[in-house]
Amino acid sequence: MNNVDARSVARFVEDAAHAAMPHRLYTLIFPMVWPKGQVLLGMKKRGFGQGKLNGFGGKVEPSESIEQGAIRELEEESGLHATKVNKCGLLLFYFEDNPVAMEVHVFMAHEYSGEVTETEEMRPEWFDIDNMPFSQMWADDKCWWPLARHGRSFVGRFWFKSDQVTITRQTLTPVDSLEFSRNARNTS
Ligand SMILES: CNc1ncnc2c1ncn2[C@@H]1O[C@H](COP(=O)(O)OP(=O)(O)OP(=O)(O)O)[C@@H](O)[C@H]1O
Repeated sequence: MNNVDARSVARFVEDAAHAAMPHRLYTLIFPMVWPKGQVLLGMKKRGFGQGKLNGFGGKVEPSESIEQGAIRELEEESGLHATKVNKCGLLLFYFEDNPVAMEVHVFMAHEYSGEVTETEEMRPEWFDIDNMPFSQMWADDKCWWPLARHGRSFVGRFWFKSDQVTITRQTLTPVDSLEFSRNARNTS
């Protein structure tokens, strides 16, 4: 499957297997600097993913759209207010000991205001987009980052062991567009 259309993307996320499983909406957003080729990551200081470098993000609140959730989390965790964002990915994560799947919507922030600030949750640091610290990131990141870095959109699924490191199965597909209708909802 390659270059699938928006309707296929909608089917991907709403397919029977995924719909049958409780899942929770999350965001993941990466502030970028062009043409310098830098991305802001944050060292997670507490909670899920503690000790890992990652983009910014978290759970989508029932009262907000997914994009609003991404912008809010970026501001809360880094001090930056995004004024232009692009959705670039949709990732589904399954953990063997967790009955609730994670549905993560990935964004790039190309324009933003404010000052980068360390927060209680994240210690931000700029990295070169071609020299990413993958050994300190989630194991799936090195699979899809090359697509995101080149401005490609993608959908993927990753099945993790309970060690939160070992990927037992994965799918990753570049897509033309991620524009499809999807309401923010939390099911857990
Ligand atoms: C498994 N492979 C993964 N690869 C890349 N990124 C991953 C990830 N798994 C989770 N993530 C991201 O980690 C953040 C957790 O969010 P998390 O801190 O739990 O949410 P939130 O800030 O709402 O938490 P509080 O309840 O306030 O502590 C959120 O951006 C989510 O997209």
